[in-house]
Amino acid sequence: LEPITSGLVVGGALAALATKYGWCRLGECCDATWIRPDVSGLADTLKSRVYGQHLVLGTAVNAIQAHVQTKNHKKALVLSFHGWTGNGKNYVSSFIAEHLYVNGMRSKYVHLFIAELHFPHRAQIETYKSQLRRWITGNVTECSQSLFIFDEVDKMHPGIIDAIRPFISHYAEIDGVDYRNAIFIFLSNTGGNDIAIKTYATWEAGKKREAITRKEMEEVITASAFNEQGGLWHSSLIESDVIDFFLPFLPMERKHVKLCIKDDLETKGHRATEEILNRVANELLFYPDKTRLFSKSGCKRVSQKVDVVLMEMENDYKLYIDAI
Ligand SMILES: Nc1ncnc2c1ncn2[C@@H]1O[C@H](COP(=O)(O)OP(=O)(O)OP(=O)(O)O)[C@@H](O)[C@H]1O
Repeated sequence: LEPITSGLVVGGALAALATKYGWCRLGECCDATWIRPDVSGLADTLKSRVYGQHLVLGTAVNAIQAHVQTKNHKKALVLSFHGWTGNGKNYVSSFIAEHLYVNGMRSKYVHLFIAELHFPHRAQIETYKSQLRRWITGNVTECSQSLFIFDEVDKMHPGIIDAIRPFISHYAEIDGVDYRNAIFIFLSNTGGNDIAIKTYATWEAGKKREAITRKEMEEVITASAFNEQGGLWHSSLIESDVIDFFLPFLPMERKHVKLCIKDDLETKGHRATEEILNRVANELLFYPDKTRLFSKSGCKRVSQKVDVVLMEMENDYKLYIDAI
């Protein structure tokens, strides 16, 4: 009887607390205690922590602000992030989650799907589709302000998109559920190559990358979506006009990568000298061969390279001390 008795005692205590303070003080709820959009905080964070992505900063903040401040949405907000690896697509998504939900990416209202992890087998596509529909419906029923992030969508079977499409289209309700307060973010490498080509051409023409406009890049991305393998999912979404904003993540130059290295060093409690910044940057690969302007992996492998260089420096120092 003991566990039951103690369970009752704990349950009674919780109920008493809940009555006094409300259930939502005890655990995450779909209310203003736990969902607190902080758009100016998002703007500040993106400005100070995300390097080399002028087109992302403004668009992401304006789109989120318009969405959270508007009461009668016509549809769910749909953002599509494009660019090569390590240029900040997941990074920016997590800042968006952090500035909308008190629990950030850990919030039970934030759902991350990774194509190769959650939908790996082509043969099971029909099962994935019905699971995903049930998952989205169930979660939006529980909390209309849910955030769904789909990573590696270029590796996703186009059938998955058919499952998502009704939820992001212009329907007021589907079977009594209203999806228009939700946010969907798609992350992909689609267009990465053409974004890099355009950014490089701008540099070669002697213009600042900040001169590249959102409209120009949107044209680049949509053209790639129709031409690239794996862009099929995208072209079908573009044709049905459900994507609200395309956000291009430009390839990162050495100067941007050095800022990432500086952040990483400082987080680890080290001073970022020019020597160490260069030493870490030299560990990364840059392209094209002629100019080595862009980092091949953006800032993705920076943290591991910093660890290696710090270790090497420590060992060099020990050898030096031993020698004297
Ligand atoms: N523009 C950026 N400014 C500052 N740091 C960045 C930027 N881009 C990437 N980083 C750093 O690199 C890490 C990896 O980036 P991220 O996971 O966002 O890449 P991604 O674009 O999602 O790549 P992938 O296509 O491989 O998923 C981030 O956690 C962050 O520390």
